[in-house]
Amino acid sequence: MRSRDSRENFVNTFLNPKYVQWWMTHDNILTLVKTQSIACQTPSLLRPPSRLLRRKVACIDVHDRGWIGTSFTSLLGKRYFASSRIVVMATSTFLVQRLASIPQTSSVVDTSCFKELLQYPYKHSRYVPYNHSHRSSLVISRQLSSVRPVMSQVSVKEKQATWNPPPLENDKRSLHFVKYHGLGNDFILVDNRDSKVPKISPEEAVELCNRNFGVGGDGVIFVLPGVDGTDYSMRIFNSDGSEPEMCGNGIRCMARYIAKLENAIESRSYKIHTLAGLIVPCVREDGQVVVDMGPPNLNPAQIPTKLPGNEKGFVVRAPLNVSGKTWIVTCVSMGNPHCVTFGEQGTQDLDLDALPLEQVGPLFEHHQMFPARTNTEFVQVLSPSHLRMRVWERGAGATLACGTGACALLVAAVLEQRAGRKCRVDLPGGPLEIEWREDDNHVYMTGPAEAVFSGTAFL
Ligand SMILES: N[C@@H](CCC[C@H](N)C(=O)O)C(=O)O
Repeated sequence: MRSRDSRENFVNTFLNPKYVQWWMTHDNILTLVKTQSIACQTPSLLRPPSRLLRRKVACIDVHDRGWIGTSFTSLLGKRYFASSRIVVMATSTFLVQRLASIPQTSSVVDTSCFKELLQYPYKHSRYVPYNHSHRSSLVISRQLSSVRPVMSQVSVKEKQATWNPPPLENDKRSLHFVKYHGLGNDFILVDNRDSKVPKISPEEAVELCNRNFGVGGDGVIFVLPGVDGTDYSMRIFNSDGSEPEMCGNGIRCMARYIAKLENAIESRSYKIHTLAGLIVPCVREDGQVVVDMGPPNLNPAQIPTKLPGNEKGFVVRAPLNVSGKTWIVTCVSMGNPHCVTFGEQGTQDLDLDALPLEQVGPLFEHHQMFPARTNTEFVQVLSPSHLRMRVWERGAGATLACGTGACALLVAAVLEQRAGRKCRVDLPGGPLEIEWREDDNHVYMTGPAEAVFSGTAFL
């Protein structure tokens, strides 16, 4: 139904006014206001007209009884909200906490400070008869008009909330996350689409990644808005708080997370901006993710390593002294630095099961030949198309899998003529398919990514 209130700030009211009303405010926030205390459990009644979809959606619970947590949760799961950004304005700290755990909620604004003004629709709605007339709608309309200054403040508030999320009762901030893993390489995924700056600091990421005192993870990944024509940007903090350029397992997890956020039902590829450049993951219908990881970089200064290049300028089969032992290494950047070794000088196959990874790994990571530290892959060749590896990651230690590492080791194996360009790589957490194509010089990685759980962390 159309409002006769012609003020610019409220363009429309319509839809079953017995229960809810949609309002389009002057600052383009589509607002759902529940005007009756009767719970409306039928999502179709709440559906806004299609021309208003893909807007930012705000929701005010005028009754403050938590109904958003039930009927609104099911509403948010509907396809017509696929690309909407949900901003929930909650009038109590309790609701702020509760709503932060709804996956589609991009931010929750604690509007308890506006409670007095929100009393207008609240007070009125208590007296709206079940089948209230058009006239009572207009009254609500006028009452809400008076809220206009508050509504414009809310958008300012919302921006602030990105930087200073509302305090909880114990003075802690809350962060909604979804936990994913790619072959046991696990990440805390944060929907950061409303800001170019990660929602948490590297120090907070360290706390979150702690497996005893936090959520637990090898890193925290932020889904940020795209830049330069890309769909999204990815940033990641390692579990030690350092920031790598790229993460292969992480980008598969991120692709599946985005597909979920977008409610994508078909196979979809995304252009992702990373600190290592453009990366293109494609989520297949079977859930596997194929990632175009781009070309490897073999330039020693850019990897970076101080080890000298060979006649072609590459660090291939180079001797590296690590605490008195000489390892033979090949260095490759997949956006992030990798040192790949098939064993010590003069030895045959590396016995991966006997490798004291916790002792040797840090010696490689902090070796003076690697000014930006390094990830290290220890590799066993099972056949020219089947490799096995254990990894010590920069900033995360021993992990169950490393996607960029699997790509780097295939490149190293080809350069050392130990394997063909397409291999299965077995990692402690499971296998990846890796191919280094001759035609475009790009490396392609295929593997799984799974959501494990979602939650709200108190920071
Ligand atoms: N596990 C990731 C790599 C994560 C970054 C790495 N620790 C670094 O600092 O470079 C992968 O799957 O690629």
